Amino acid sequence: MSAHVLTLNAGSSSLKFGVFALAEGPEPRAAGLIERIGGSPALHLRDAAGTAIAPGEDPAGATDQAGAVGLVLRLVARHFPDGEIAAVGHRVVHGGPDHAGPARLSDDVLAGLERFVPFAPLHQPHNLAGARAARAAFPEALQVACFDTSFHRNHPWVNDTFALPRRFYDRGVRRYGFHGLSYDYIAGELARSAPLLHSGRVVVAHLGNGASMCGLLGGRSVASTMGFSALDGLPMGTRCGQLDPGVVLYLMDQEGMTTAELADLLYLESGLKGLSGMANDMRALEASEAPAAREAIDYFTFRIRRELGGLAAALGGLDALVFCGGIGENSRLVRAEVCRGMQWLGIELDRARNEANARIISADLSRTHVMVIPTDEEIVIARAAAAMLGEGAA
Ligand SMILES: Nc1ncnc2c1ncn2[C@@H]1O[C@H](COP(=O)(O)OP(=O)(O)O)[C@@H](O)[C@H]1O
Ligand SMILES: CC(=O)OP(=O)(O)O
Ligand SMILES: [Mg+2]
Repeated sequence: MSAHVLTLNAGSSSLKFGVFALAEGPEPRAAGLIERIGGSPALHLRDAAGTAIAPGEDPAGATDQAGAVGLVLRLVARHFPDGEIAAVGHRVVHGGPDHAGPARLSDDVLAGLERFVPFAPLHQPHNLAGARAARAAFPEALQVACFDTSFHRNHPWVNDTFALPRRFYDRGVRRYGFHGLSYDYIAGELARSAPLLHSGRVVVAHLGNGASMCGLLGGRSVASTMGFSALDGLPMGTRCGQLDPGVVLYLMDQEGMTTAELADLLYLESGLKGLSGMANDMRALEASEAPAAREAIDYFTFRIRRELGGLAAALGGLDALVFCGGIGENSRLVRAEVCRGMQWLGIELDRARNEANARIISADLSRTHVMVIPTDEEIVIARAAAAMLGEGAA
């Protein structure tokens, strides 16, 4: 039996998972994705060389995150019968004000994280349910939580607070920021492959079904478009993004909407889906001829351009813009639209490089580098779990 780490990463529309061998530590053995959970789920499983593995499981049962976690646990048992799962690393979206790094998922820690379910209803319940299911399936394994919020914990105060009376900050009403595992990975990739850029002013646009942007100075997060919950900032697949709080008051007062109805509206019925009236999936919007689909993309890219200007101001300029996430890594249209008219920020896109999904998509003479870096939240989780196993063994 060789020791392995299993990683579970529940997003709002997907469950990503990875199996890593610990011996050369950690080395990917397999990567999987169940996507379109809640719609028509699809399962992809690849070995370390990127070759598709026939999973031999019908993903139709993965209609929700619980079904998807069950499917992953069956796949791991089938494809890695010789692999001992020594640790399971979980992406947990909300760590609140206290978790500035990964944590061992004890009963106490799990109970504490339940408090943040209302702050991240699309993710936190699934993250914690995944943790419970993995504990039952692998009772001997170390369970480790890796938080989206940890990477942002050192924001300067002006980017950490809202202009509410101070007592609310003390009660945890803060701008936390999310997608921190992804930003951590990108910062590490920049440090490895482009140290000069890493030491400078970088905006990372993580554009997936959930979407946010992060300003990095010397590889550390100083500002993010997401705040208290994963609702703020950019419009997303089904989430509204930045919204005047007066709209919420109006909907409660004048339209009599309840909290549950509002949560449904803002988390599940808005964003690209609400604007287009058809879909939250960028591929479907790009393929559509409907004017509303195009308008939804226009709103999405316009808000990214606005936030890019704002984050560049927070950083005092811009040396690089990095795209990642399902949309950022794949949508040539979105990247081209985001960079359109951004010459004032030193951005000159190279059309052919953008079409080719190249790693550097800016023109040679562009003052600001524009890059596409496929993100890898799983390896960040696997490394944290491996490090914690190592500490336990020491
Ligand atoms: N080839 C593609 N072109 C455009 N958009 C794509 C492409 N592949 C994936 N996407 C989009 O990426 C989004 C999902 O991103 P992902 O980061 O996997 O989501 P999650 O937030 O659930 O982790 C969807 O909107 C999907 O349409
Ligand atoms: C925080 C968040 O929005 O995550 P995801 O993009 O995986 O839905
Ligand atoms: Mg994601």
